[in-house]
Amino acid sequence: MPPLILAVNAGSSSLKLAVFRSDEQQVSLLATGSLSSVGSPPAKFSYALASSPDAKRKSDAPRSVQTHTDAFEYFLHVLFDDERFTSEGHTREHITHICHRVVHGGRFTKPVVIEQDTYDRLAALSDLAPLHNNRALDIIRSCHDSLPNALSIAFFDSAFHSTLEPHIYTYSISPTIAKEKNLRKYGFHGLSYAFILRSVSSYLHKPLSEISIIALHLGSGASVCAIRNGQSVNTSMGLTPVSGLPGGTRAGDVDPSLIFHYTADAHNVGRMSADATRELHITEAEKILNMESGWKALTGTADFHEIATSDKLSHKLAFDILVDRVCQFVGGYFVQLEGKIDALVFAGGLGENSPELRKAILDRCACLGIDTVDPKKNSSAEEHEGPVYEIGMGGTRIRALVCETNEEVRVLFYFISLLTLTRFYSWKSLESVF
Ligand SMILES: Nc1ncnc2c1ncn2[C@@H]1O[C@H](COP(=O)(O)OP(=O)(O)O)[C@@H](O)[C@H]1O
Ligand SMILES: CC(=O)OP(=O)(O)O
Ligand SMILES: [Mg+2]
Repeated sequence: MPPLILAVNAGSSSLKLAVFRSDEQQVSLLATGSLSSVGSPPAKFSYALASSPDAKRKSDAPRSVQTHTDAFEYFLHVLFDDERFTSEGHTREHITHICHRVVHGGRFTKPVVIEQDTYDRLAALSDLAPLHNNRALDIIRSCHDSLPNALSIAFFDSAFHSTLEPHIYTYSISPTIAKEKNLRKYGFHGLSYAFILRSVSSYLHKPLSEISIIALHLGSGASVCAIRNGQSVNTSMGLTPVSGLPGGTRAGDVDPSLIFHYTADAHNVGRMSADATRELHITEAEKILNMESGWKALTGTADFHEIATSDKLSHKLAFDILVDRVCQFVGGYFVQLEGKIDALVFAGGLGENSPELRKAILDRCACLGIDTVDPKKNSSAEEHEGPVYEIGMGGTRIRALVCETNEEVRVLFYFISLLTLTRFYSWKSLESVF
């Protein structure tokens, strides 16, 4: 029986999973699963077998699924309880490799196999991605306990931005303290940007090393990336994923002093939050900026579809704030890239699903010579092969594109190339699993 490879993407509020089978000459997708609203039960569960994509199952997960680790165990339970899957002879023991998206890699710029020392080094970084790293590490620990034969490998979001230059990643603070505490811009969503880059390169029939784009990963965590000739040259997230654009529950950029004025008792912001546990080290200030802000704080809902389509003043304000902040980054990065870009690319839950948001951003960016929106293409994507499609009128050099990003597939592709098996597994064979 061929081995199974699992790709695990622990986002701030979601867990996305993909199961692949590695045959001799190619890799094939067997199943996908996703749980959203993890942490506010019931999590929304969606699950499909590649052999019957039309029979996609959507349901509420049991209320006992409260954490990312619960969500991971629940997915495995559903998968190995599914006769359509097990009747092909698959068992848990066939899982040989588990590829984990880990948001903050600190100084790691290449994937690492998880052993005790790498685990400890990643655990030490957890405070720098308070909504992410510990959740991924908890899942890694659970894999170690319940799938002891499988090797866990960490792939880092931050690694894609290892090409940033010093004047981009350095904060204007004491260099001694910055060095001692590794205080610098890292940037995240790198696995998504690597997927977007590769997909746009294939769509435009242009070598990856000649692709220059501004990419927008707009999900419940949202960021912008300037890519010049296939390399990240700037990105909006920083030391942690809270900076840059606002997110579902994240503040994005604020005056750094704001936090001291936010609470009546300024001394309290630095103490540990009541939610802090052995796993989740989070101060009151981080909790406010990461979990009690963003468009949910402005409107009462994290559902951006509701925000984008409502007439309520609070919803309109949250929408306009996001458009404004995105356009500020697009303008800045356009100058940094000297206007030499192939496309503005939308991705992530909002970027892929909100025509209202895409139109508002493209309307504002028309002055840069970026393609204007084609209302028909923007509101209902035409049948398209592969993950990229056009939403512009086609009147200018700089295209307006959407990319259905997939961090799980990116991680898998990276894994295969790591094993230097690329000569066996062509990129073509992966395109079938998009
Ligand atoms: N049709 C839609 N219109 C606008 N926003 C949407 C739509 N569908 C999903 N979203 C938003 O996408 C976000 C989730 O995006 P996703 O990239 O999956 O997030 P993450 O990986 O950060 O958890 C949610 O905030 C949700 O409201
Ligand atoms: C880095 C980050 O914010 O990730 P996500 O959007 O998946 O929460
Ligand atoms: Mg995500």
